[in-house]
Amino acid sequence: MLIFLLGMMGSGKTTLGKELAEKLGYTFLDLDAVIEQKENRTIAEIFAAEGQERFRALERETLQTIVTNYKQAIVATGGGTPCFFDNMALMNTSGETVFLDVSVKDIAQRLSQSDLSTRPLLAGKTQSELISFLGKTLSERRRFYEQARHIVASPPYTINALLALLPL
Ligand SMILES: Nc1ncnc2c1ncn2[C@@H]1O[C@H](COP(=O)(O)OP(=O)(O)OP(=O)(O)O)[C@@H](O)[C@H]1O
Ligand SMILES: O=C(O)C1=C[C@@H](O)[C@@H](O)[C@H](O)C1
Ligand SMILES: [Mg+2]
Repeated sequence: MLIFLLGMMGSGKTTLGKELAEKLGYTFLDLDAVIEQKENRTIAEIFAAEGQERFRALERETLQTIVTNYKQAIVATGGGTPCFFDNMALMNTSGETVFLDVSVKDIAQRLSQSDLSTRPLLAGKTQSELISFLGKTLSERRRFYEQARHIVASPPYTINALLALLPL
């Protein structure tokens, strides 16, 4: 089975995805990391050199490649992945989709303790700019994220909460 984790930057897709993959003995794939390996440059470099539009095309292409080549994996998607092309439909027809619905307050708190420069959409923002950007972005993205088959809506967003949702 393919399991796609969806949600905002900082919602815990990579962290929970790694743990879940280890627990289930599945391959773990981080879509951002797969793009970086394939392109041999960072997401920030791709955005800087070619802009977001090109990044979204690469993201779609890579998602399609993963769907074609893997039958059993946990895929941590990028924060924006569900919101471009028909990526949401592609993921819903290829496996299970799980939206990690973390509040803006919690996300902002986690992200303020991490390195924002690796996340080009957030780089250089003050804490209050970060909170207003995350609030606006989440409200625009929610209609895509909510197309996920499963939603983990309450903290602490543990592995066990995820496992309970999935038809394993
Ligand atoms: N359940 C959790 N509780 C508290 N902090 C967490 C939790 N999950 C992740 N974090 C912390 O939040 C930060 C972001 O987590 P992570 O990188 O897994 O998010 P992400 O969804 O993969 O983000 P991105 O879309 O930017 O790749 C990390 O510093 C991580 O340690
Ligand atoms: O939320 C977003 O649009 C993004 C999230 C990251 O995972 C990366 O895919 C990139 O920085 C864009
Ligand atoms: Mg991640």
